[in-house]
Amino acid sequence: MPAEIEPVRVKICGLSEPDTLDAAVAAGADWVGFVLFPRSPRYVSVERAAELRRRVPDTVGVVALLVKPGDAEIDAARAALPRAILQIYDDTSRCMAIRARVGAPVWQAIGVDRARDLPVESMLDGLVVESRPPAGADRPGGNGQGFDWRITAGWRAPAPWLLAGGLTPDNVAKAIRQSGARAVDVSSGAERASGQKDVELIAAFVRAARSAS
Ligand SMILES: O=C(O)c1ccccc1N[C@@H]1O[C@H](COP(=O)(O)O)[C@@H](O)[C@H]1O
Repeated sequence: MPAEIEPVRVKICGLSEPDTLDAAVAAGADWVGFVLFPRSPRYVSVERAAELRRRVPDTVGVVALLVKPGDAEIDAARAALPRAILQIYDDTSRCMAIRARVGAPVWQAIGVDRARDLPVESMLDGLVVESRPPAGADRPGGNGQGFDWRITAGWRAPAPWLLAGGLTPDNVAKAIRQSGARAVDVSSGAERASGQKDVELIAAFVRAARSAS
């Protein structure tokens, strides 16, 4: 009997409104993400994130995205989103220190543009592999920019990982096939304008990702 192939898992990030959050859950997203980084067009305060997360059933993971956070920021995020995975933009030692301090799962976001940027070891719970930000960008992710997905095809990933950066309903199936990813993450590609998620694009993204399984 051939082993069953698990469907590709999907994270919809940067949700900030109840209707699009509900649409992500209804479409079958595995994780929903809240951006706690003030310079992002998807920024939500911890108070708003706490309110929104009440709409998320226990079967769907919650991800809190933080950029170079201090301990106070981490504590505020944990208080607002107690069962959240922390998606952190910082170096490995800081990610490990956060994990040790709070005991929550930590995903490290890693910007890549060639195979040698891919880590060969990691003690973290997950890696979000995405493009490096364009020159002059004021945020390290969420820029709608992709990279050559073929670079991850032969990679022996040291931890579970998600492919991110520039994914859309139109390109995600190809990205999955070329990269070998079994989990994908989208923000800009499910928006009709910067920071404005769209219920149709969210549903189309989840459908397209699953069709590549
Ligand atoms: O979404 C943001 O604004 C953001 C801000 C700071 C760091 C990361 C951010 N988003 C994450 O970036 C990737 C790729 O996003 P996109 O699909 O290319 O827009 C994804 O993990 C987002 O969660």
